[in-house]
Amino acid sequence: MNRVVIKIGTSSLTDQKGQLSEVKMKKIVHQVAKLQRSEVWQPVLVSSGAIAIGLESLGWSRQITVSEKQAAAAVGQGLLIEKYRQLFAKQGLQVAQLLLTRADIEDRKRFIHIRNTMETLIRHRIVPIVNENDTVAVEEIEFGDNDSLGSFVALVTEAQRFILLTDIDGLYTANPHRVAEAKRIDKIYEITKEIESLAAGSESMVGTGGMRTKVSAAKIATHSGIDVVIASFEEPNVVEKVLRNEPIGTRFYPQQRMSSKKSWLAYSTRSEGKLIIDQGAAQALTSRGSSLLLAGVKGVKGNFAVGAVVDIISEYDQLIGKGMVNFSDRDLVHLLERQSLGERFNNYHECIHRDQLVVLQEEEK
Ligand SMILES: Nc1ncnc2c1ncn2[C@@H]1O[C@H](COP(=O)(O)OP(=O)(O)O)[C@@H](O)[C@H]1O
Ligand SMILES: N[C@@H](CCC(=O)OP(=O)(O)O)C(=O)O
Repeated sequence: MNRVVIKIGTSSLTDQKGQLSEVKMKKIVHQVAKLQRSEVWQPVLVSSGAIAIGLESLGWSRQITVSEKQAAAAVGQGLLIEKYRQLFAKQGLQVAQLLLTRADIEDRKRFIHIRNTMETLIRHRIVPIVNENDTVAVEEIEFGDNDSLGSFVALVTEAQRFILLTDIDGLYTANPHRVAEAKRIDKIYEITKEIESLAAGSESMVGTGGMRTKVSAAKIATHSGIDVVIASFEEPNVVEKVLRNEPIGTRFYPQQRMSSKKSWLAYSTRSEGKLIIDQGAAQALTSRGSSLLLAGVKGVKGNFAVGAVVDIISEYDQLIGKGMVNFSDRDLVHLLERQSLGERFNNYHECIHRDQLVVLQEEEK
């Protein structure tokens, strides 16, 4: 069966006062339940709304501290999932709550546990409902917005489609709330710097990130081979229409599909250092998919242990890729010194094996 991740923003779940709107929630629940019954698509929901609902329930304003926001999320998340539970139960479906942070996805073991849990839930026809674990998410470990979280959920679940439902029917040439003559872009084959520059932040009281985070989430997903659509929540039967490839919203076409491990390496991990490599090694990596041998390494930056993820950089400071390194920075420095004194190493001194390495086609660093 095919898998689809549907991300729904705060504005699509709340009314003008920031209160949870049962009418809006029913709309998404009906669509997800219908998909589940179709036996063609397995849906996974990424739902925002905890902070807005928590604030409303506590009677707090939006001018609050980080810990008050986290407290509001802790209150709101319970209310949100309870409402989902009730509405899905009426459709004969059970729901599961998954609260994640970036740190959970960066760690390979946790990533695999999340993947296995997702698989089990989906196999049992339980609807996974994911949100950021706002109560523990601080800057260093947070996604910061559910658009990014959604793209990682699409990677974890190896989804074919990723739909971002929001308060506007796609990406426009400029924010239409500011520029009246802005036009919607229907199809995007490649997310260039120019496309990225069209996307601005959120104008609403409740949204986080606006189109900026949606386009960057679309970039991660399309580069992992996932088809992405940004569409309006208000469009009747929007999910079904998107999956039938009706021309609504903005569709981002996928690039070549990467293996799940390589997608994880490319987009879920944080680099702890850098390896600077020569032209010959860059050529071997990009055109022959070779492993990175010590002979091609020119320099090392940062402090890292064996198994850490590092950026692979050209001598011209261009990002070539990322990989899991077989030596600590200290050992690499020793080996490079000995190499410079004429010692030759065989293939045993493979710095990064090709299965642990992903080439990234960045336009520029
Ligand atoms: N180029 C653009 N095209 C469309 N919308 C844009 C653009 N740039 C910024 N936006 C803003 O992005 C908003 C949607 O994002 P956001 O408020 O974060 O919603 P959500 O809560 O659904 O994530 C739109 O309402 C609009 O104000
Ligand atoms: N995790 C937060 C939502 C963060 C977020 O990205 O919100 P939105 O832009 O409305 O999708 C919450 O549940 O309130």
